[in-house]
Amino acid sequence: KKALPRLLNAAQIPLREVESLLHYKELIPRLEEALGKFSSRDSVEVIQPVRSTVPLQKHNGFLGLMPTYMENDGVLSTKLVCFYNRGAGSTLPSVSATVLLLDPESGHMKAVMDGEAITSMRTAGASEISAKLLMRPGAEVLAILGTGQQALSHYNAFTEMLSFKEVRVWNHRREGAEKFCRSVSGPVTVCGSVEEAVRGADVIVTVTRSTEPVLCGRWVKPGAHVAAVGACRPDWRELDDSLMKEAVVYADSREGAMAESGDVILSGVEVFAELGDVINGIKPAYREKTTVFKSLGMGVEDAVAANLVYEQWKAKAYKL
Ligand SMILES: NC(=O)C1=CN([C@@H]2O[C@H](COP(=O)(O)OP(=O)(O)OC[C@H]3O[C@@H](n4cnc5c(N)ncnc54)[C@H](O)[C@@H]3O)[C@@H](O)[C@H]2O)C=CC1
Ligand SMILES: O=C([O-])C1=[NH+]CCC1
Repeated sequence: KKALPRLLNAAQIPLREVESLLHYKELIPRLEEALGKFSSRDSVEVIQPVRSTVPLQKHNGFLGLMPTYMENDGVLSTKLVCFYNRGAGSTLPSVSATVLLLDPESGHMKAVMDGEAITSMRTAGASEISAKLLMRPGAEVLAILGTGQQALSHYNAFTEMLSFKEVRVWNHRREGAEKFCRSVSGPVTVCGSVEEAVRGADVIVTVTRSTEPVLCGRWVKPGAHVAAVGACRPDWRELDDSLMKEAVVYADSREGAMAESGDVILSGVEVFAELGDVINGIKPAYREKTTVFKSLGMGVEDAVAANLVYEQWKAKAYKL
């Protein structure tokens, strides 16, 4: 019997199925473990170079290639992600991604899966871990700046895994913030300015496509935690210099932040630690100080999320 071409043997897992298989309660502990392994810089745990990017100038975007190998876990994957800074009229998403999971021994493809939900959920999961480690105990007020895809996943992860008494949102177009409020299940206050949204907030999530600072240090309560998720290019900003200089800055990857983060590069600040260093007990979590977690996104986060999806998919397909 003629064998099927190898590509057709690979599981194909579309967006809705990935969404139905991925849950924060299982994903976040795996992300936490992966961040610790990444920061141990042990090549049998994780090999993950800083992503390569190719500009798509005509479309105001980039293609990012994000390979990862976890030898001890037998996980080999790469994500292909295109991200765009689209104009207001566009109906296309800002992020379009595919994750390929390979068998490390043969190099054959095990699965091809949609990377949109993986990107949204693993990013929100990493930010949730940053907040859990770095926010003040008893944090009550969460502010989210931006109301797109990442805002929604961050709202879901933060309200499911942590407890806040109040959630505020701001968007540069008010109708975007109003639409966001209608799409979520809990109460959210729409704010007319960034300052109104963040004054007194304990945790602030920045998930905009801005290329200029939207969040100023003078509005941020001392001791607040900021998860800064947008501005993933060396000349893009979301946070101003005063906030960057006031805060203790943590990152997912030190090399990633120094290569890609405009907030880090242009403010000239040092990355104090990776989240994985805190998880590994190598560096302290300064909960009482103002902290920034600069997230760029890492292949190892995609690898563990995709592996989890694949495990769940197999269990469902073969009724394990
Ligand atoms: N750190 C990471 O791992 C990841 C970071 N990202 C980044 O997160 C950000 C948000 O991504 P998505 O939610 O997928 O995008 P999105 O397009 O769904 O949402 C972007 C939000 O920013 C707002 N916005 C657009 N231009 C703005 C401006 N000039 N000033 C203020 N707000 C503006 C939009 O109205 C919208 O509310 C992007 O910068 C993206 O590159 C995305 C995926 C992973
Ligand atoms: O990690 C990721 O997938 C991305 N980071 C910035 C845009 C996409």
